[in-house]
Amino acid sequence: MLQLDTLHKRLTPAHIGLSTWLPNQNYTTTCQVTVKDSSTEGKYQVANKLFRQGDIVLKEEPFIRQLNKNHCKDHCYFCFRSLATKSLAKCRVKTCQWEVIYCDRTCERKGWLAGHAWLCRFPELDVSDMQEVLFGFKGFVTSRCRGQNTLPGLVSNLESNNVIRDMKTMEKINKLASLFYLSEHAIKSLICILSQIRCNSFAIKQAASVAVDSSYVVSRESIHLGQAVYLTAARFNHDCDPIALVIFGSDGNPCQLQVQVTKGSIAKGQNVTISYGPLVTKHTKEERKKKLKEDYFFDCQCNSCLGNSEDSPDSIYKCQICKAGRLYRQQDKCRNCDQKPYWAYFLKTEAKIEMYKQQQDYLKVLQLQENIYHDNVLNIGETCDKLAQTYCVSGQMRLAAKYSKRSLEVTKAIYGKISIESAEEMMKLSTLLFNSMQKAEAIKQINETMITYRLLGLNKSSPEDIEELEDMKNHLIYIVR
Ligand SMILES: C[S@@+](CC[C@H](N)C(=O)[O-])C[C@H]1O[C@@H](n2cnc3c(N)ncnc32)[C@H](O)[C@@H]1O
Repeated sequence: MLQLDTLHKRLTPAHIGLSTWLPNQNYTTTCQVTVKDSSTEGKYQVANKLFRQGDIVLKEEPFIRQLNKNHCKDHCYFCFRSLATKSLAKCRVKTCQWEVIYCDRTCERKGWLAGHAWLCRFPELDVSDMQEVLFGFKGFVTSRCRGQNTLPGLVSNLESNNVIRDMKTMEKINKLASLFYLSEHAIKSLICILSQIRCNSFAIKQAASVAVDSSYVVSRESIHLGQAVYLTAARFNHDCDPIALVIFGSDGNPCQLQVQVTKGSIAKGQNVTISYGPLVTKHTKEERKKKLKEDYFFDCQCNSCLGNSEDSPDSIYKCQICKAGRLYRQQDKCRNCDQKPYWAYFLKTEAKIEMYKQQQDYLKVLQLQENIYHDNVLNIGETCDKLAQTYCVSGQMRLAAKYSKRSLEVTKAIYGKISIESAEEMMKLSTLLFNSMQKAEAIKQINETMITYRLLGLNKSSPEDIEELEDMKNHLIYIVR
């Protein structure tokens, strides 16, 4: 029987439209959600049973994926794992000039079938500005292999999406179409797939430690490894105040997507929502609406956007008369005491805050912010984080820990206790408490950090952090008196 790999060698690019060989694959390992339909928000996912905080409702592998060009030299082109310590495999075609490497032959074979077989002969396409169109092309090949013309069942919002009006993208599509002799029909499919990708793809990110200021102060940053489309996860609708969180890299697999419940409990049949980026705790209603319209082409219908904005992050100002009322910028009256706020004072104070920020006098910045803002707002959290970093660099670990603790409180209030952001702040605080030798408090914080890491699956994606936490804990228990 002819093997698929050898068949590819005999085919010309024009045969893509005919290829329907790959068997239907199951991409999910855990799937506890069911698709439902609504007239305003299209399809959405509901819970199959009762879920509690920390439960996993979905684990899924990508339908299509694309490693960012700037990571091609040090990450597997198929599975995105870092190649620093692994033996490598190259493309089966000895003369292949694409900048692609793999962990092993299995990943090479999967990468070959996922589109490299077609692209291998055209090294001129391996350039940064073709990334989006090449990703669409992989979507086209993968969909055709399953007898579909576009990514199966995903929305494209074609009317409001801007692929056709985007001349630069159309030029690249035409370049690809001429190399692969794509028919008019195939070009239409490709345009639709690019629109689907814009509405449905996830950015695959990985946390990484980056040195700042001095060799022992480390900041946590997230690296954007690439992009992927997941057929089941693409059906989760957005909510600016979501009940679940998307995590990558659990089980040591950077492309594995996991959806985890982060709030209270979800009843059977309840809509499971995630955030596409904008959050009620972090962005104003205007900012959220703008971002969702520009990036995902829809007007958000979530409760936070439809309802009253009293509790939104717009309302960060503290009424100077009753000290309890929450005000959004230029609000005419405080709803708590009915008095008219004196906005000139707030604006003058904000100008002073900017001046002290320029001078890097963060203690003054914090003092002024505490005058005009309520506790637990993002601005205050950021200043406390800066102060923690400044004291840490100058070796004043107790003070650094004090401000890091405050920054963690804000992060928990904004992003939730079980969130990547809180886990990162907890890691920082654990290290600072350890370095300032506050034994009991450090052990307590280390334990809390380890639990949060496990709940979020970060123990698998960042095992080095867990190792560091365990080392610190052992040191405190067995060595420090
Ligand atoms: C990733 S898809 C989610 C699944 C989609 N509802 C479907 O029918 O396949 C994103 C699209 O769903 C719709 N959508 C998601 N969240 C929404 C929300 N909060 N309000 C209105 N539409 C929403 C928008 O059309 C958006 O472009």
